[in-house]
Amino acid sequence: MSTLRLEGVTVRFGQVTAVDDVSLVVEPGVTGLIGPNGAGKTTLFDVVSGLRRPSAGRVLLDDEDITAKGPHQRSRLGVARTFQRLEVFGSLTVWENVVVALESRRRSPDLAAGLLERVGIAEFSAKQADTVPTGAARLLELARALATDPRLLLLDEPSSGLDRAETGAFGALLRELSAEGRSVVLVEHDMDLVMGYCDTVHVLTLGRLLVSGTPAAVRAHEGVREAYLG
Ligand SMILES: Nc1ncnc2c1ncn2[C@@H]1O[C@H](COP(=O)(O)OP(=O)(O)OP(=O)(O)O)[C@@H](O)[C@H]1O
Repeated sequence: MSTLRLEGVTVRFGQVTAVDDVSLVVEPGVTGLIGPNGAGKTTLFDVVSGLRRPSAGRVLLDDEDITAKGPHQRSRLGVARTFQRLEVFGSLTVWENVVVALESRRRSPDLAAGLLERVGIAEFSAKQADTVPTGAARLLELARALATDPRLLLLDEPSSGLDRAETGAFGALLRELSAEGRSVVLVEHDMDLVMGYCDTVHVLTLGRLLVSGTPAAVRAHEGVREAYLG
């Protein structure tokens, strides 16, 4: 069981405050991070994964202060992430992409087939990664993240490129990962996915945390509607 805690996290880019004094807790389960464009969601992921140091505030994983740790150290502590922009190795096959991720953790390549099966892209195993549909490439990123057996999994717009049936299967997979005790956080614009599968939702607007709660509580919050209408 792993808990992420952000305390007063602020990120400034010159005059712009992209993340403004955000404090929140992520427990095991599926957590949604939503908000209009430019709300600071990706920047917050950068802070959690260690790609960006906050201008102020702390990041704690299971009460350990990891604010000063880099991405590789956090990865070893069980933090994995997928990106909005696809990050797979295009010239390798789908299977090889997962094997590389497994080997980076000294885990057996024999696990690759099961991971591809799990995310639903076994049929593409032998295909070169840059030839598969976008949805499959996103699921490959997820398989690569799962290859590290993460405690905390950060997914940046994972459902883009997935059709309706694939999105349903993806939601079910999120629930499974949560049942294994992992903490899954997704930045996602597909509100059906967020409202249908998350335990908790945090809403950011202009870098600030507007509201946190269950999908029903967040949906009922009048500020959320306002923020979305801009
Ligand atoms: N490297 C940077 N330099 C300067 N400003 C930045 C940088 N990265 C982000 N910003 C600004 O910080 C704010 C938050 O951006 P961020 O990408 O985190 O938002 P987001 O919620 O992920 O948006 P989207 O949904 O469009 O991806 C925006 O105003 C953005 O222009």
